[in-house]
Amino acid sequence: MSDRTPLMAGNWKMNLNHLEAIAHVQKLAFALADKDHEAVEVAVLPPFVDLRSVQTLVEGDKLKIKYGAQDISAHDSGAYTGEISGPMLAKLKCAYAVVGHSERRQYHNESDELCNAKVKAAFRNDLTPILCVGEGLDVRKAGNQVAHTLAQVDGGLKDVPAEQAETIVIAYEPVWAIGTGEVATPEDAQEVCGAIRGRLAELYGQEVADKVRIQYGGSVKSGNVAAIMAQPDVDGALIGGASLDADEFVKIVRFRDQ
Ligand SMILES: O=C[C@H](O)COP(=O)(O)O
Repeated sequence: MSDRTPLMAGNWKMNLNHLEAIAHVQKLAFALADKDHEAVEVAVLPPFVDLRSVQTLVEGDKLKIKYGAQDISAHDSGAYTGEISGPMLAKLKCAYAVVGHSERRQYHNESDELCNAKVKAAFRNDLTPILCVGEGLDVRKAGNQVAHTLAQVDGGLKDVPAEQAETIVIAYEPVWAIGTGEVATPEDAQEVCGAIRGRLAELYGQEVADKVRIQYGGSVKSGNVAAIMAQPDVDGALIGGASLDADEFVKIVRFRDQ
């Protein structure tokens, strides 16, 4: 039994304006309040424009909900139109910054090299990166999911020291399971999450590897979360669509009750 605290993080993607965000977080807070969820860390990852509203609510009502951004610039300031920097996110007291989500890799051509720079930008600004990795359908069909995903882990962590690496969150998200309703089997999730922990042990030693939280993401719902969370190397979930429904998200947070 690991002593890693599970992290359930809701990635809202490009959904919910700031008014909807306020209503959603209030609903979440209300639903979470009737029972302690100390043993599970809960986070939301809203669009950038919602972050200030979410911060105000979380701080004002002392909610036990963390929040973070869906992306971060590799640069801390300067002429980078449209980018949002680590210092800006830190000022909003974000806890997390997602790096290398497959939708950014796919639609914005984000490379492992850029992801590595973003991981370093997050650490430089005291934000915890959630580094997303995972294979597409063609890679899965060819049986190369482990090698493909470990190469992304290597690339994202290049020159990241052990004292930072031990605090990172890695999200294994097989691209073919994202938003498709095609959930990977618990064994599929464990195969790759276990291999990721193995690679972390090779890179940094077992003690560091044992501290890193590895999430699974891809069509996680209340009905499948318990089986996925029962896997020894799965320490939480990165939830897309189901996180937009507060009641469903809370059921996922309470996976032990499912
Ligand atoms: O970041 C979340 C993942 O892309 C999973 O999304 P999904 O739960 O809608 O499949």
